[in-house]
Amino acid sequence: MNDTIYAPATGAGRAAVAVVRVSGPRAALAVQALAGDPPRPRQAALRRLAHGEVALDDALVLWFPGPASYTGEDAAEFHVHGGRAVVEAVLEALASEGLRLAEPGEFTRRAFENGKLDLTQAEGVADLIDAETDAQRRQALGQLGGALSQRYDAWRELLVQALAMLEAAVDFPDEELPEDVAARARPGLEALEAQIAAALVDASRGRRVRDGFRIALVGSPNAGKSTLLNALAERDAAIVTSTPGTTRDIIEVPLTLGGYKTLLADTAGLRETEDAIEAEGVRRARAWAAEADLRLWVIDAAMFHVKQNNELSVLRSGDWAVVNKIDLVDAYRLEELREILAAQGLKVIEMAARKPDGAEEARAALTSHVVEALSGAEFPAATRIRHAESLVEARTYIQRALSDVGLEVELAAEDVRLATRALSRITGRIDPEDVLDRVFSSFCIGK
Ligand SMILES: Nc1nc2c(c(=O)[nH]1)N(C=O)[C@@H](CNc1ccc(C(=O)N[C@@H](CCC(=O)O)C(=O)O)cc1)CN2
Ligand SMILES: Nc1nc2c(ncn2[C@@H]2O[C@H](COP(=O)(O)OP(=O)(O)OP(=O)(O)O)[C@@H](O)[C@H]2O)c(=O)[nH]1
Ligand SMILES: [Mg+2]
Repeated sequence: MNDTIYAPATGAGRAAVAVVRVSGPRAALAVQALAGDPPRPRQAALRRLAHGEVALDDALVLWFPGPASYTGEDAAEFHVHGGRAVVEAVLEALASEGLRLAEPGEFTRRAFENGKLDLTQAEGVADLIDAETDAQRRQALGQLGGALSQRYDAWRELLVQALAMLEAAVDFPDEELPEDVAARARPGLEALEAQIAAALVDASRGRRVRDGFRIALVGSPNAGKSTLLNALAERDAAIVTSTPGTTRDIIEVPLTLGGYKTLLADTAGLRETEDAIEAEGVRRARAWAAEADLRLWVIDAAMFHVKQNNELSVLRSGDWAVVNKIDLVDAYRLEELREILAAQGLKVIEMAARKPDGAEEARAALTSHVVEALSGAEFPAATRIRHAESLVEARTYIQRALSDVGLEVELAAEDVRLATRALSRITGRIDPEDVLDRVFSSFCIGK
């Protein structure tokens, strides 16, 4: 923790400017060695960078004396020209001054260790760096701003109050009937249990905003799934032929719909088959569909017959039927299909995916669906499995405490302590190394 680290903070592609950051006790010496006296704190100064006799670049230099820096330590930044050779030369000069290349996430880890951020805020930093859609950006920024921290800290406070009442009941059994004192902890615990339950419902939404809403295209071979995928993706991502059984591998295409990240998957047509490769494709299709948030059952309007059990077994209530190739059938046939499918409780969309703009109605319907599923009380929502796991644990202990309150006050108090620890783990107030390693190792170098 006490050595001084450096790393490029900007990406590797061609860019006008690259930022190299430094943090640790030798940061001032590093600035001195490359750029002379440190500039006024937090003000950019144009300096000639040199190492020994060798000129490196004309660069902007920033000096952040600790603790008022991102990491809380003495820190500095060199904003150099973006050429690879420039960045390499500056990194080499820093190494020869005895600094060490940072591990992924090490700057933010130091910010966490120095109390600048809690763990959910650090995760917000990582998510902001990975944000591809507006919704991901908003969610990550809220988290960086402490939306989750505040919520979990408030809950923790409720538990501490409940614990105080339970401990009073244990310690001063003569004051009143201890059961009466203990019973005062009950309403707070009940309210908290309800709030955690609601947050768990919300958690899956937060995760889908972060990781993407998953949409599976399923159906018989040759129904037009790959054609629909290509139309929505606006490129030839999947092979389309008139041979049934063309698609075998899952083809995942990221799509942004209404500002939300979605993952659209084309899958092998579902049928019984002797072909081992195709059978594996069908197995993967079913597995992906089972995990998806929505399944679109693509149907060839000309070929459909009622008993397509292979496909029906994959569907869930709320899924959609996409009647494709409507250019091949007449209005009577369409009306018949509409009735059959609606009777199955499926939302019906009709299209000719191969025609220009044939998938636009589907795109519009999907957009509304995703926006409705993922928007709403946008924040706060737990955004990672890690959060949900700790929430489940906390709720279990609170439920157990509630059932013990009237009987065994000491056991109830212990459960409330355990619930407090489960919540503290989310913000990193208690920090087993393995949790921290897991969170920070997913960062990029320089963050
Ligand atoms: N050049 C540059 N741009 C950047 C960052 C950076 O480190 N360097 N950031 C890095 O992620 C983000 C900005 N976040 C930052 C957060 C805190 C501090 C900081 O120095 N905090 C001190 C002083 C605050 C103040 O001046 O009022 C502190 O909290 O004590 C700097 C950047 C995005 N842009
Ligand atoms: N007439 C007509 N043909 C279409 C339409 N959409 C797709 N097709 C044709 O149907 C055939 C099969 O299309 P694909 O998209 O490969 O079907 P698939 O469902 O992916 O098939 P598998 O990968 O075998 O499961 C191709 O010849 C397409 O050109 C449509 O709207 N109208
Ligand atoms: Mg296909």
